[in-house]
Amino acid sequence: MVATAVGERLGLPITVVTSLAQARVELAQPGRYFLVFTGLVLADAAPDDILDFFTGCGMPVVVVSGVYDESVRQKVQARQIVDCVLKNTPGSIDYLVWLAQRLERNRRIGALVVDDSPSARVLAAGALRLYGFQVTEADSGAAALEALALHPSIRLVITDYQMPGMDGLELIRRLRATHTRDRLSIIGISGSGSAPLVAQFLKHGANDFLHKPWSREEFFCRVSQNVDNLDLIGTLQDLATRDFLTGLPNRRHFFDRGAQVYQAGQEDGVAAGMLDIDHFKHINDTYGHDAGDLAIKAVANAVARHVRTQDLAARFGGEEFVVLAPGLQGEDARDYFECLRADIGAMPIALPDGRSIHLTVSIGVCTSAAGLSAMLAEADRQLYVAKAGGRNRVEGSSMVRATDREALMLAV
Ligand SMILES: Nc1nc2c(ncn2[C@@H]2O[C@H](COP(=O)(O)OP(=O)(O)OP(=O)(O)O)[C@@H](O)[C@H]2O)c(=O)[nH]1
Repeated sequence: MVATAVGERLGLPITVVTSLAQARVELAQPGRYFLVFTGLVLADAAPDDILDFFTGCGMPVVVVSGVYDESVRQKVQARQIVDCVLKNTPGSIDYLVWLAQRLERNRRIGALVVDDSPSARVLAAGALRLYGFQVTEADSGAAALEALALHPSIRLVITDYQMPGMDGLELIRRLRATHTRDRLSIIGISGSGSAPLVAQFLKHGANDFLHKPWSREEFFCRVSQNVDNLDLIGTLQDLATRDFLTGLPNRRHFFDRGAQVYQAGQEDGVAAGMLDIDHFKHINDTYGHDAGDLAIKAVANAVARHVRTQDLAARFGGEEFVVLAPGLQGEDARDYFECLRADIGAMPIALPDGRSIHLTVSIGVCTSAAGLSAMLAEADRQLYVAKAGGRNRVEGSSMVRATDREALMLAV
């Protein structure tokens, strides 16, 4: 049941073994597994041997047991085990699915532990490693700020209060100046735990607080809840800013970010391209709406592959896309969009029934206008010219190289 639920709901490949001997064979393949769920009853090993073997494999271990009495509790507490889940209790399968997902995602999350006490730091860092995080340690506020600048994957900070040089509150205040709550979760930690200190932590921008000494269970719950919230915010942001069909930024996101990209390109020029699939209604009418959706996705993928990191691309609506490319003007802009047009025209789009279709796009380009709206309006007008001129072409205004313009002026 566990294998089916985790496999189906998370799409993770799972291997089921029924003896420690089989587990040994499987785990001999380095890097193949990231998580172990184990029972305590196997034909060829006693519970202690099972736990000792798996906890020595360097990956998170979750015990799924039919019994959770005092003797089991002591065995689990004495070892580096993420959790012990009672089988056959309501919600245990859902909890295991959540746990597997959380531990899988943790592998891509950086966590930073800030504490001047080496023993406290090692304890918290060890617990975070047990839950699969990529852990960085810092022994002062200054070292923490450096670590954050160096490792953009850090999304969780656990900080002590009393530290020489910069205390935990000051560190949080500085962190919040650059890292908002939707990007970074901060948990304060202190032995004092007085009500005013907890409030101070929260007011300075901490998301949560842990009293020292903490229990591993509470530590894991609070850490998980905080990273779950970050994931949730990320999902909501994606829903609000990404186009559902193609995963490209949507029109709203384009206008949110577009002004910034336009400004960034003011010195070296900026090109706006409006791209529209040719005779798209015909594709829908001939092959069906689902094939039309596949075609839109294929064009979106081609656009995503073509753009550079500094560019901004979006699905503008229906079968229309927009690309804002800073630093491009004249012939460079023409080459850039011409190459995109040619790529799309040469790209076969495989349909589920085995057929393959080709399509073309028309692109209108503007490389000079006062303001983003004016650029888009001109690119749109050029798109109309491209359609009227026979489609499958790039039309643009101001797409002459700066050097060519100079030559022209000299001749005049
Ligand atoms: N499958 C699918 N079709 C869509 C989607 N959005 C818009 N359309 C269809 O896209 C078609 C757009 O057709 P038109 O604007 O008439 O233009 P066209 O056929 O592409 O022809 P030209 O632009 O003149 O080359 C319409 O039939 C819309 O219903 C979508 O998300 N999926």
